[in-house]
Amino acid sequence: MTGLLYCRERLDRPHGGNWIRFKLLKSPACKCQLRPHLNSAVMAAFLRRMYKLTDQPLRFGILGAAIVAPLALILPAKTHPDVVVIAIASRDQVRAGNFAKRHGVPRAYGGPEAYQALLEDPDVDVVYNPLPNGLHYEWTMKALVAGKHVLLEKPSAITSDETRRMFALAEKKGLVLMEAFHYRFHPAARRVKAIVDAGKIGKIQYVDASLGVPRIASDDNNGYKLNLGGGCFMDMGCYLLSITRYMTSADPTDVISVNPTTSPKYPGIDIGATAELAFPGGMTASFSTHFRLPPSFCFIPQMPKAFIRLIGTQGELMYNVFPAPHAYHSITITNSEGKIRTEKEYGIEGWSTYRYQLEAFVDRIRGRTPDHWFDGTDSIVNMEWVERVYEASGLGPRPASTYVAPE
Ligand SMILES: NC(=O)C1=CN([C@@H]2O[C@H](COP(=O)(O)OP(=O)(O)OC[C@H]3O[C@@H](n4cnc5c(N)ncnc54)[C@H](OP(=O)(O)O)[C@@H]3O)[C@@H](O)[C@H]2O)C=CC1
Ligand SMILES: O=C1OC[C@@H](O)[C@H](O)[C@H]1O
Repeated sequence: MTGLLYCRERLDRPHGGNWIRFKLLKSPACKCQLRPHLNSAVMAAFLRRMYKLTDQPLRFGILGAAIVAPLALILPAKTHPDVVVIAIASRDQVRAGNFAKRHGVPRAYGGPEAYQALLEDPDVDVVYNPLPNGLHYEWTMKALVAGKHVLLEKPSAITSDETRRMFALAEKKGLVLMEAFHYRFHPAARRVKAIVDAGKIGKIQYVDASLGVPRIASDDNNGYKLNLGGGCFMDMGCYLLSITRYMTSADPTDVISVNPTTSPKYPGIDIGATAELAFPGGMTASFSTHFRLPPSFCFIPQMPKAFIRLIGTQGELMYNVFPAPHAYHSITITNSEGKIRTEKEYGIEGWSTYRYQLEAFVDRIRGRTPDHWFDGTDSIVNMEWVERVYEASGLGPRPASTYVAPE
C-alpha cells in the first residue's frame, strides 16, 4: 500500500448535492465515491487502516459457499473501506478452499463443523447468512448467540415466529440483524417511493407486481425443495409483498385468492403463483411470480419479468427491473391526462443494490444513521403475509425449523 496517492474531484449530481470521488491512483480498478456526510469518517477509517493504526474494518464471515455471496457481499465489500471478508465456511472442505482462493478470502473452514467453527472465530465480527431458507433461523440464532451481527438473506425465515425470535435476540444482545432486501436501498427505489409519497399519482388503488424468470437454474435448486423452505412465493413472492408494502406504506388486510402452479415432480412446491391481496382503503394488489415462465405461443422464451405498477387516482407509475436497477431500470409516470414521463436514477457509478445495502448495514453497525433502514417489524410482517399466502394456496406451510435455541 505504500506510495498510494489519492486525488479528489467534486462531481455535480443531477438531483442535487455533490459527491466527492476518491481515486486510488495506483489501483484504477478500485474507485469509490463517498457520500458527503460520510467523507471524513470513512476516509479517516480508511487512512487509519492504511497506516495500520487503530480502527479495524468490520470482518465478515460467510456461511456456505452460496452462489449469491459474490454478488451480494464479496463484490460490494471490495469498494467498502470499512469491510473485509475474512472467512468462508462450507460443509465441504474442497468447496471452502476453492471459494476462498477464487475470492481472495483468507480463512476457509470446511467440513461438518465448519459453520460453527466460523461462528467461534473471534476475529469474525459479522456473519452473512445466505443459507437455504430453511436454515436461516438456526444459523442466525447461533450467530447471534456467538455475538455476531448478521446480514440475513431473504426471506428471513420460514415462519414469522422464527423471524420474531431472531430480531428479539438481536435486540437483547445489542446486535444488528437485517434481512437482505437489497432493492430498497437503491436510489431508484427511493425515487419511486418519493414520487408516490408526494401524491404525484394520487391515492393508490391498485398494485400489479410481477417477478418471474424463464427457468431458474437446475432442477436440484433449493427453491424446489420443501424441506429447505423452497417455493416460488418464498423466493420471489416475498419481494413482491415487500416492495408493495414499502411503496404504499401499507400492510395487507386479507388474502383474497392464491393460485399456485404445481408439478408432481416437486411435491408441496409452487413453481409459480398468482395471488390477490386486500389492503386498507379498498386497495388491492395482484402478484404474479414464476420460476419457469411458460414460453409464449408454446415456443418463444419469455423475458424475465420484474416490475411494480402502482395505479392511483391521478395517474400511474411503472417501475421496471426493481431487483437490479443498477443494471437497467425505468420509472414511467403517466398522469391523469395520459402524459407520460420517464425517469432513471442510477445513483453512484458502479454501486449495485447490494453495495447500497452494505453501506446502510455498516452505517447501522457503526452507529451512524443510514440513508435508509427498515427494522425487524417490517421483516416480521412480511414473513407473516408470506405464511398467509401459503395457507390460502392449499399447499400448506413450509416446514418450520426444528432447531431449539437455548434459553
Ligand atoms: N439477494 C439476492 O439477490 C438473492 C438471494 N438469495 C437467497 O439466498 C439464499 C440462498 O439461496 P440458494 O439459491 O439456496 O443458494 P445456494 O444454492 O447457493 O445454497 C446456499 C448454500 O447453502 C449451503 N447449504 C447448507 N445446507 C444445505 C443443504 N442441506 N442443501 C443445500 N445447500 C446447503 C451450501 O453451502 P456449502 O455446501 O458450501 O456449505 C450452499 O452453497 C436463499 O435464502 C435465497 O432466497 C438467492 C439468490 C439471490
Ligand atoms: O433473490 C432472488 O432474486 C433473484 C431471483 O432470481 C432469485 O431466485 C431470488 O432468490
